[in-house]
Amino acid sequence: MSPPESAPAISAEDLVLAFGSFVVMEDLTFDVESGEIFAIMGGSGSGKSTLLKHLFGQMHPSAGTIRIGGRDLWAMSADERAAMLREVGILYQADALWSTMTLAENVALPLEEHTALAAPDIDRIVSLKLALVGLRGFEDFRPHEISGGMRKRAALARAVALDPDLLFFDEPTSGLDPISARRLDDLILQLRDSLDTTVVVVSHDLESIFTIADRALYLDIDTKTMTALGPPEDLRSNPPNERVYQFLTRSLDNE
Ligand SMILES: Nc1ncnc2c1ncn2[C@@H]1O[C@H](COP(=O)(O)OP(=O)(O)OP(=O)(O)O)[C@@H](O)[C@H]1O
Repeated sequence: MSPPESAPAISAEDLVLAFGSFVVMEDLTFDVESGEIFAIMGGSGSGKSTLLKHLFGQMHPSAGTIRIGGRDLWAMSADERAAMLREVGILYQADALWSTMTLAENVALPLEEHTALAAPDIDRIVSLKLALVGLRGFEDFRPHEISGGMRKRAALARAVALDPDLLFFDEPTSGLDPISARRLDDLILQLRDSLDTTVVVVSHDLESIFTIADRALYLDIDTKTMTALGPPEDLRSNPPNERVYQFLTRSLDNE
């Protein structure tokens, strides 16, 4: 963990997320601390992916402020913002690997695009990153030649190619069998520890949330705002409202 005087990794203040006049969420205020794994939870359509896109600068909030490392994302120049966002790793729900390229070529892409490293150095980093996610020896395979779990791990190797300080995951375990999902969770924990990365993850996989998240935020689709924030175990043992209780215990309401 960073010293307490340092700025949070991400700071969101009075955020309003909207598509035109359609408000998805409002009054969102929270910090993501450096080095933590922070989960965004909520029912389908509550705005989890939309919030994530705001946190990595792909969408502009309708109101409010997002700071990364203390710097206001939308008060800086477009060039500064682009440079800052190059430091961020993103793993989408679909792994988004290029199907015509080998795993090594996929992982090399961000290094070729954003660094001036020579080819042998890139090859060395690619091998290291693939080994980090348990894919040593699969450098020359193409995405369709490996399993879904392995594709996710290859996409993760690409997301960490530039050693990002911040990693964003949208439903990383979706579509995976329980064992592959658990393996990916362990890998996320291991990467956070070895790379000292801050991780923000959107998930409705409760097992995964309880395994990896230090803290979780709950987006309530009915009130259009966050109604819970804290360690998942605390929220389950002491739920702040009925909806959060139902979500975390997978129980049905009696209405
Ligand atoms: N490009 C868009 N234009 C207009 N509305 C959108 C757009 N993208 C999402 N929405 C709407 O915003 C709301 C939040 O969507 P979002 O995908 O963020 O929810 P989610 O919590 O991630 O859902 P899920 O768990 O089903 O993936 C939904 O009502 C959705 O229909």
